[in-house]
Amino acid sequence: MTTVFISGLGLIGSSLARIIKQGDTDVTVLGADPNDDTSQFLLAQGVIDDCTTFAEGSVQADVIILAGPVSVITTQLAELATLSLKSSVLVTDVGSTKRQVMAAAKLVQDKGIAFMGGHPMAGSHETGGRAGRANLFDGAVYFIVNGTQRLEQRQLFQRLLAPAQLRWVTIDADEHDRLVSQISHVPHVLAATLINTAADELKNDPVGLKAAAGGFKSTTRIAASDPTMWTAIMLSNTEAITSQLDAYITNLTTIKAAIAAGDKTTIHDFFDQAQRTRQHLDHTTEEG
Ligand SMILES: NC(=O)C1=CN([C@@H]2O[C@H](COP(=O)(O)OP(=O)(O)OC[C@H]3O[C@@H](n4cnc5c(N)ncnc54)[C@H](O)[C@@H]3O)[C@@H](O)[C@H]2O)C=CC1
Ligand SMILES: O=C(O)C(=O)Cc1ccc(O)cc1
Repeated sequence: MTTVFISGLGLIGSSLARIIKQGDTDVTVLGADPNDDTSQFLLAQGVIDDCTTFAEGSVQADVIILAGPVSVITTQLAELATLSLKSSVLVTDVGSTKRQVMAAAKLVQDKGIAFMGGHPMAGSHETGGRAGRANLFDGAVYFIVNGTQRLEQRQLFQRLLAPAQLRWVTIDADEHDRLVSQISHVPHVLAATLINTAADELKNDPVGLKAAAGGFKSTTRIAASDPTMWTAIMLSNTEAITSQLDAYITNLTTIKAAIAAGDKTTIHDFFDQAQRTRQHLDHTTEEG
């Protein structure tokens, strides 16, 4: 019998619980979340076997999954270091950034507790435990940042999530944060900027944003995400995000100058390069 404790029963924590419950029936899933409505809903649905407190769930667990915002994960790692956990426990997290989390994990690792960083590369703009789904991560990349976990602990974790058929990718924390900044964090800033700028510019227009077609909606879908979660991400990956935003400012300045100058070749090349790269992305996604 394996006991898994999930702290944070939102979109990601509750989806992991649903996946684990789909697999091995010999697993007890305990959950804790300050939102009692979510916890009771998941209990009634059989997604978790019991609601508990952070300390109680942690001391009973063979696997602890920290699934709150990144700022909560780092605080909880400090708290775990003060508890009497099972000596064989694996502590892992799902946070969108890894450098700060791995640094905070040193506190538990120094106590001889195994920690392994994690990050599923799938999700949604939706939030909360009711929005979770067992198929949310199907076939997605799941980043692992090696900590002090033993091979059998990593294998146990991977077995628990086997129903999702994840693509496990081991990566260094610095490389992870630079990469996800480029493909997730900076795009998030841009999507929010698109919405905020367009809404501001159109505030006196009687039709305004309501006239937007699918392109605007699909480009900005993620701007509907939870601001608390994204604030924690921005504050924990500041260096990569700010330096990569500089490249966007440079590129926008270049294309702005080309449009202003009527430079047809530069404008065409700009869109041609984007079209070829984007078409290739769809192609590799379909194969992958
Ligand atoms: N939303 C997404 O698509 C993805 C999010 N992530 C990461 O997963 C983590 C969770 O994100 P979501 O599930 O989307 O957010 P969410 O907002 O749906 O869920 C977060 C949950 O944490 C709970 N929480 C807050 N403080 C807590 C505390 N002190 N103790 C226990 N629970 C607490 C909240 O009540 C909420 O239920 C974040 O670190 C995020 O960066 C990773 C991959 C994808
Ligand atoms: O909604 C989407 O398409 C996402 O890209 C969700 C997402 C949000 C945060 C992550 O760290 C990973 C994935």
